[in-house]
Amino acid sequence: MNKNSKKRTLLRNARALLGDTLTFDGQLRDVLIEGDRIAAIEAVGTLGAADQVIDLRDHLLVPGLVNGHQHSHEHFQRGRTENLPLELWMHLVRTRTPVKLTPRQVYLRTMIGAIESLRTGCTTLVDDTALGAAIDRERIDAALQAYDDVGIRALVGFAMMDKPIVDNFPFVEKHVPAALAVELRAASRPAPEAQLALVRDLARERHPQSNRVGVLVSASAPQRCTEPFLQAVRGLADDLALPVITHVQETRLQVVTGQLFFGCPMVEYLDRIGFLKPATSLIHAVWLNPREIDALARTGATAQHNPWSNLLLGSGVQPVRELLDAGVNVSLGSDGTCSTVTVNMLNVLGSAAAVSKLRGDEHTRWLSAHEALHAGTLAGGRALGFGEQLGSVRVGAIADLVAYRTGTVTFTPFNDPVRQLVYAERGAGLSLSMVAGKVVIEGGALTRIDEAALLREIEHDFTELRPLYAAAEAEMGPMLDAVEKIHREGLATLVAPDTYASRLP
Ligand SMILES: Nc1nc2[nH]cnc2c(=O)[nH]1
Repeated sequence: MNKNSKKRTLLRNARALLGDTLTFDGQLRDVLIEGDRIAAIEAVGTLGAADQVIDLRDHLLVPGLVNGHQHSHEHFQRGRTENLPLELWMHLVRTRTPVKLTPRQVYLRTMIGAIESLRTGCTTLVDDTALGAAIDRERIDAALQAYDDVGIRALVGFAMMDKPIVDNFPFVEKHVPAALAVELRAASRPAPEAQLALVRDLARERHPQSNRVGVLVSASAPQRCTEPFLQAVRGLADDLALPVITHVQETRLQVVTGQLFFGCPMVEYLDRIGFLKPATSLIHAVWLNPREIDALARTGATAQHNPWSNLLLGSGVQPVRELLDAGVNVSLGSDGTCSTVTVNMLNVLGSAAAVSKLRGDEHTRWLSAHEALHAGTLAGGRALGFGEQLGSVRVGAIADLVAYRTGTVTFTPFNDPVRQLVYAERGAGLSLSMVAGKVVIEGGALTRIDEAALLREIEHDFTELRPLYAAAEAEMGPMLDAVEKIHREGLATLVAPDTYASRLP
């Protein structure tokens, strides 16, 4: 290969879900990758020589999945909680005395999510990671390095906020003991300007349009930020042309919070302050009224569906059909492993299609496997500012592709590749993953890291870390008692939940 020419990889004998419509016609084709793009899709044997040839006979070639939302800081807490609603659960993730990790441990922790993602067909993830008490560049760089090394496409945000956590809730004066509230308000946290400067600095080297591992702008949630801070966050994203994410109206308590803090539901508030724009994802967006759905459609913002998280935290069911009917872009996310236990996006796709059938809608309005796959590919790319460039097997698109073996029980007999992928395949049959034209899984094995050695190192470190996590969680007792009361008061306060499209089944 000449130094200036782009590497050419030929995927031979591929049967693919093609184009923006994910169409399967059963034809064998050759797919040529040049650099980071799909250069040609032609009849077998008609494309010229390549630097690397991979035979995909008996495979299904599909676009890599886009996970619009995970939290790498949760990976060491995978499976530590169950049967807690969001507000209570979150206080076990955000302990008052966080476990201090070495940069190497941050690297390993980040790797866990990246490896599971790649192994389950995801090629792009958004990591909304927590800054903690102070901005620590060494640890942030360690997380970015993990994504650099493993080969996945990652957009990393820093869950920015400028309000103390205790003030993210209504009814605080009533339920949080005064001394505890004072202590929580006094806890150190990064200055708002420093948070914005961090993203600005990193974006110079790591803009996601030109870097496989990039940054995006994350405002943790409207109730966790002051209005001037949200305006500054929006301005930063506009200046740098970065995508934006924020958690919005995941629970019924958050609907009450919106009414008490802003005098209206939160999406209406975000619309009023000009926060809603294209490439802006409202994560969860479970509790939406029709005006909010219209606002999302009008502004081109994305509603990001996290069905598996919403199920495990008992948050509710996003009104996906109403959103799609209104023309809103709906993408998918897994959320973090402390609540969801897995970032497997195939599981998220299956959950999205399955849970839609529980909402009591007429069956023709249920979400199909095909619609779930669209949400987990092209719609995910659009939500992150890639337009139509990411999430399809099409000439000119970014070469983020995966292939599953079809000679497996999952695909036998081979009746409907999309339904069998979405409802049955969970990653065991994944044999190839390519990100930006580079092979990161081949023959089912990660090509760029020693996975077994990394996992051994994590288990070894965990002998020391496990009791530290248990101690940090145990310290949360008084705050959990207070939040339990806030949660119950929120449920009792919400007036007329039936006006929401997001009714529980
Ligand atoms: N599910 C969920 N996870 C989070 N992690 C940090 N903030 C949030 C949130 O608002 N919801």
